[in-house]
Amino acid sequence: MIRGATVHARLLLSRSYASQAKATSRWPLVSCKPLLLGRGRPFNHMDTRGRDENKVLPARGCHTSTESQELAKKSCAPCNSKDLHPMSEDSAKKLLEQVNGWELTTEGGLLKLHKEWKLKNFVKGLEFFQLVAAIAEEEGHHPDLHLVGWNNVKVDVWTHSVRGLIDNDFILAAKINGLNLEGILSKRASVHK
Ligand SMILES: C[C@H](O)[C@H](O)[C@H]1CNC2=NC(N)=NC(=O)C2=N1
Repeated sequence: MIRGATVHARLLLSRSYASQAKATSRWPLVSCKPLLLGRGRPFNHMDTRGRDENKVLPARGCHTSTESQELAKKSCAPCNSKDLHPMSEDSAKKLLEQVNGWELTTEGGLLKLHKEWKLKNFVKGLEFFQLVAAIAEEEGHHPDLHLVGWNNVKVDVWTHSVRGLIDNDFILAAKINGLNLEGILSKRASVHK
């Protein structure tokens, strides 16, 4: 009997994630207020002390929520086409302003989008992964997910087939930004200075 209940619970859980993934198309306004991430520094803080020199922060402020909403409404195109090439760093920096809280990183000359969240606990981290997975499966475009120090989530988004960034990556980042993380984020992470 328990087994049946477990399966049933899993089914409900997956349905709720899928419905939330669909819900991201009804986009909550993206706030441009500085969001504290992890160590309590606002994400768009221009303080570069101690920052990894491979990380590019978005310019101060960000695009209006309209551009972010438009980006999140788009769908990812299949990325296995031969004539797809990674975008330049300048193009990436322009699009970066439409994805609140994400930053550009380079690893071995390979451009990626990177964002971190501090969550309530380990299980909320797995819930977050489920929410992101629903979007990724819907879009056929997948992020690299890291859950470290039990409640710190780091997400890297890049296109493996072209070894760099294309529009898909910014669409995925905008959709992830649209997730309702109410009850998942650590209290400290959501405190505004
Ligand atoms: C055929 C299908 O488009 C590919 O396997 C997809 C799957 N998801 C993907 N996700 C990412 N981030 N990069 C890829 O190159 C990629 N390829």
